[in-house]
Amino acid sequence: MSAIFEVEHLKKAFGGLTVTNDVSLSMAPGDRVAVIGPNGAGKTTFVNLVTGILRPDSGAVRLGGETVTKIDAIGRVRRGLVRSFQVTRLFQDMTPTEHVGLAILQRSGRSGRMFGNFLAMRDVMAEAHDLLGALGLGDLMHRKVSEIAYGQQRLLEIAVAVALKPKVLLLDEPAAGVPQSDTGRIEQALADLPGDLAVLMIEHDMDLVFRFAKRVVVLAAGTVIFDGSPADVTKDTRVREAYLGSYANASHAA
Ligand SMILES: Nc1ncnc2c1ncn2[C@@H]1O[C@H](COP(=O)(O)OP(=O)(O)OP(=O)(O)O)[C@@H](O)[C@H]1O
Repeated sequence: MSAIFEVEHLKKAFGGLTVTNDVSLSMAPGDRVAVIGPNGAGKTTFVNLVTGILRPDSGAVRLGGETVTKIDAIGRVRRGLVRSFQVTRLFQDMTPTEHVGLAILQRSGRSGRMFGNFLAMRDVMAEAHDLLGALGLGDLMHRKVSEIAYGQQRLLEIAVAVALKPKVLLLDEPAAGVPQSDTGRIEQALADLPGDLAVLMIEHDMDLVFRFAKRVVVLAAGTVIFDGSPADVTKDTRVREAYLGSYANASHAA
């Protein structure tokens, strides 16, 4: 299948430190890719380059065949490249319904409407209710974000991202900080993402990576040192040396 998302020879240096060094990556609709790597490998910088928060020194980012390297973050969202809205960016005094409703308005080109009005828009409310209900947030739809648990806030991030109907979704450690008792719900939400959506997940939790990803990309010192199947990643000598270590020797090794 043709690529929906391509990164070609991306480079970025901060002063004398090259943090992204000739990174290339291609994804087709429906791909489930995890990017892993040790602390400081350049994962966050990579996401920032891809989403348009940072400009690369060289290289290209393409979305659906269109080069978006010089397009800002909002322009990339409009074209279908969405990074999960992070808990730190949720509005504590707003409800899940309001968050998801605003995302639906933005997606459907109606974001110029007065904020209060959309709560009366039946189509927006019906979609928001369905989406939140499917994620198990139905009972909390009208509570303030500040009143709901952290794991539920992380589910809300996913709901907001899905409401934007992206073509490519970037998830930055979707289960980080979530109590063990709630990680199952996050995993279920990830499993239920639309089948044709390309999902790129940055994640440290290797159990989650191995359950979610069909493909694993390993970054080390700003370079891709592995791009292949979860079964093969544990056998790769460079990956073992750079990152996996004891995990590869544990029972998960294929
Ligand atoms: N704005 C910046 N200016 C200078 N150096 C930076 C900047 N941003 C990141 N770095 C450096 O780039 C390197 C990669 O950082 P980055 O945060 O991308 O790694 P990471 O893989 O996301 O790490 P972690 O897993 O710890 O979040 C680090 O050495 C970091 O100190």
